[in-house]
Amino acid sequence: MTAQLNPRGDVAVLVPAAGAGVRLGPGAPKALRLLAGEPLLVHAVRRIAAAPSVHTVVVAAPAADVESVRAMLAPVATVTVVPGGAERQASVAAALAAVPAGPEIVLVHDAARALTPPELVESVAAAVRAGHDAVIPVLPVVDTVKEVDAGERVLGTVDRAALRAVQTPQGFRRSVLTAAHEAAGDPLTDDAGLVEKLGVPVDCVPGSELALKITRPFDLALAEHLLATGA
Ligand SMILES: Nc1ccn([C@@H]2O[C@H](COP(=O)(O)OP(=O)(O)OP(=O)(O)O)[C@@H](O)[C@H]2O)c(=O)n1
Ligand SMILES: C[C@](O)(CO)[C@H](O)COP(=O)(O)O
Repeated sequence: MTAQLNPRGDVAVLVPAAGAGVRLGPGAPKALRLLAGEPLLVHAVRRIAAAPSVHTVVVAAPAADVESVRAMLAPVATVTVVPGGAERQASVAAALAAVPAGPEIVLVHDAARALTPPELVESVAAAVRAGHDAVIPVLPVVDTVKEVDAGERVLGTVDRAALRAVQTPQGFRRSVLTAAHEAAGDPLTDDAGLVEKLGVPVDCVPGSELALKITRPFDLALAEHLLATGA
């Protein structure tokens, strides 16, 4: 059944889904690869659409797959699909340009984080609604971290107490994300990085283990296991 988005919601979610998935190995674009029989993108959009604040979803799909992605997502939720770009940043910019007037909170969420629970979408949106201009979900770094040189010789041990592993959805006041993309130079790996360059504070909320990014084959196997055990 097609999920109904909230016409009174205040949140637009941009879903960059145009990446190749090189680190996952040969195959279809990553967002279209199957997890428990369904594309990663379907899992991701289903969970986004289940978040009560969500008014609009815009997916940036691989340019060659825009029509098939539209057809694939039609039974899942009412979404807008646009062609993505060569870099994640360009895909996000293309999706941002397609957000209609209305939502003043914009979240950017990787299709590759396919098992992200709706509760995390809501908690990031709530933090923006509460007054933060930019909000990212984070987890503590659990391993000891070393800095090394080009020859893999250890230069030192980094104080991990001050480090965080960053996830999506990342949430922004719409005007802030728009200004960050207008000012963007060389591509960065996340949108909060663009906002940092504007000098706007970025705040953290607790992330979720379920929001892992499916990057390598091990991650896909882990996601299969998590789904099989109830995620
Ligand atoms: N040109 C791009 C590159 C990435 N993405 C999206 O950005 C998210 C995070 O990127 P990542 O997981 O690094 O995906 P890929 O770029 O596909 O991975 P790889 O570097 O292994 O090719 C993914 O949902 C991916 O589809 C995108 O929309 N457009
Ligand atoms: C946005 C992101 O998911 C935050 O962890 C990440 O930066 C995406 O891209 P990456 O190329 O895998 O770092």
